[in-house]
This record gives sequence, structure tokens and C-alpha cells, in this order.
Amino acid sequence: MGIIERIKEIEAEMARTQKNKATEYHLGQLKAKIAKLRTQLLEPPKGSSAGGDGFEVTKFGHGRVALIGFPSVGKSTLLTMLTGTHSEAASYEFTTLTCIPGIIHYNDTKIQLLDLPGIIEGASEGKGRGRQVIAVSKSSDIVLMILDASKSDGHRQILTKELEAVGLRLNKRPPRIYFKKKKVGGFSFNSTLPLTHVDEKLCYQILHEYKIHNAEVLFREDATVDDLIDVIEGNRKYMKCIYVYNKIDVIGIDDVDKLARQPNSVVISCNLKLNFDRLLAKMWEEMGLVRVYTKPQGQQPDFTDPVVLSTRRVLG
Ligand SMILES: Nc1nc2c(ncn2[C@@H]2O[C@H](COP(=O)(O)OP(=O)(O)OP(=O)(O)O)[C@@H](O)[C@H]2O)c(=O)[nH]1
Ligand SMILES: [K+]
Ligand SMILES: [Mg+2]
Repeated sequence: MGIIERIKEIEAEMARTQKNKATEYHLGQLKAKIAKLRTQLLEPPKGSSAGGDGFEVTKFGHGRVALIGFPSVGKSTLLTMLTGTHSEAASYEFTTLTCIPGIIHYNDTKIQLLDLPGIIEGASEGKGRGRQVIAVSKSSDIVLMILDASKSDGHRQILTKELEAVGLRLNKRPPRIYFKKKKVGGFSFNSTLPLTHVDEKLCYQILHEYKIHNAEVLFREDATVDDLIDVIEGNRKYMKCIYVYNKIDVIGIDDVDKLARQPNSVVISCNLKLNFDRLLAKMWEEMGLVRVYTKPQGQQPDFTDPVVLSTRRVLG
């Protein structure tokens, strides 16, 4: 049986299992099993080089932003409008088949924007170009999830699930769980506050699933089993994501208003060139970029050529 089939089988078992105190340990173990299989799925197949089909784009500028979304939501239209680099746009799905970079000039900085093929449900398991698209997203500093404002908001949940399945965590911070594997000494479990989701036995079982028998675990918040698994796996990527609702020209003002009020969301229209300034400002803010103007002694600072730093990471 392949890895994907095994994941499906365990998911089916989880769906059949009633959630209660008695099944909690078993469900926790199943979650860990799935997480292990997903990590296996992420390892590139033996003998293959990663990518190699038009997806490797050299990093450029002070930051990198990836456009992720279902087909035909307007990703390429947006890239062309924000960067001036032409990326083919059309009314049929999967117009874009590779990664197309453009540059946004904003606040004296250069931000690399990446247009990507549309992804669909099952992308994390390799449907379409999902795997490559997700790899590029992981290499960027923030993600713009482009959504069609006139379509169901279910798309946002589906995409979030796909990205979570490959270890991306959007708009979350790492769980406050201290975890240290040891060579000897057995298992120690502590918490700084009362826990409602995880107890010592459950934690022990999860570690057992990972064949970890010596470890120190300290919960500093009331975290869940999923949080614990994330910490044990250790390969999660925590990223900022802006939900960009495009095509607001085709929906009513009340609906626009509702979308605009959601957290981390910006509404735009490529057709009407609406709200791009808001989108750029939000992007800039989420990337944590700051400009530093150096001032030679006894001279005026050069306001045309700042040093750009990020409060979120060290710029390469
Ligand atoms: N009404 C409306 N249509 C738009 C808007 N932006 C883009 N479109 C249209 O949506 C269709 C798809 O646009 P694309 O830019 O090709 O979409 P995409 O997300 O790059 O699509 P794929 O590359 O196939 O995944 C085109 O017909 C665009 O003209 C908008 O703001 N409003
Ligand atoms: K399209
Ligand atoms: Mg496109």
C-alpha cells in the first residue's frame, strides 16, 4: 500500500472513531501516525532532484512573496499589474504552468513576487503541480492566498488544509512546548498551568509512537495533541498569510464589507485596480521590513539608498 492510501485509511478510521475520553489516546496515536506518513511524503523520491521543471527561481530583492490559490482567481493578472512583468492570464484554468517572478518596487525596496500555477484539493498529495507550488511557498517570506470573492469561502479552508498537510502553519506562532530528546533518563512531563487537552499518558503514547523513550517535555500553554506533534516533528514552517479576495467588482457591497472585516484579509479588484495600495501596505507590514538610512559623518543621509532589514529574519 502506498503512503497516500495509508493516510486515507487512518483518516477513515479516525472518522469512524467516536471522540470521547476513552478513545482520546487512540485518536492521538492515529494523528501521530498520519503526521509521520506526511513527513515521509515530503521526502523527495530517491534518485530525483528537487524541482527541475521551471520552478527554481533565484531569490532576488529584500523579500519573497508567493501567490497561492485555486485556478483562475486572478494570480497572474495581479502579478502583471503589481510588477509590470507579463504573466499570461486567461479565463481557462491552469493557464500558468510554472513559477513566474516579478519585482514590486515599494518604499525603496524590491520585493520578489512569484506567480504560480493554481492548486486544487489534493495538492499536498501531489495532485497537479501541488508539491512544487508548496515547495516554492515554503521558500518565501509570506504567502498571499488569492481567493475569488464571488466563490465559496470553503476554498480558503481547503487551501489552508492542503498547506497544513505539508507542514505550513499560517498566521500561527509555534506552540509553547519545551521538548528535548535525551539519550537516557526516561520521560519527564511537566506543565506550568492546568492542561485540558493533553495529559502525561497521552504525551507518553505519542512519544512512544515516535520511538522516543527519553525526553523532557514542558507545556507552557494549554496546547493540543496537534501542537505536540508539530513540536516533535520539528519541521513545521510558521508563516504569515494575507487572504486576498480578488474580483470584488462582481459582488455586492455588503459582501465586500464582510470579507474586508475578516482578520488578515484584504479585498481587491484587478479589473478596477482597486485597493492595491492597501494590499502593498499590508504586505510590507507583515514582512516586517524596515529601512535604515546610513549617514556619513558630517553629511546628509542618502535617502535614495536605504539598508533594508527585517524584524522577522536576517536578510541574506
Ligand atoms: N471580474 C474580474 N475578473 C478578473 C479579475 N482579475 C482577474 N480576472 C479574470 O479572471 C480570469 C483568470 O485570471 P488569471 O490571472 O489567468 O488567473 P490565475 O489565478 O492566474 O489562473 P491560473 O494560472 O489558471 O491558475 C481572467 O479571465 C481574468 O481576466 C477581477 O478583478 N475581476
Ligand atoms: K486562468
Ligand atoms: Mg495564472
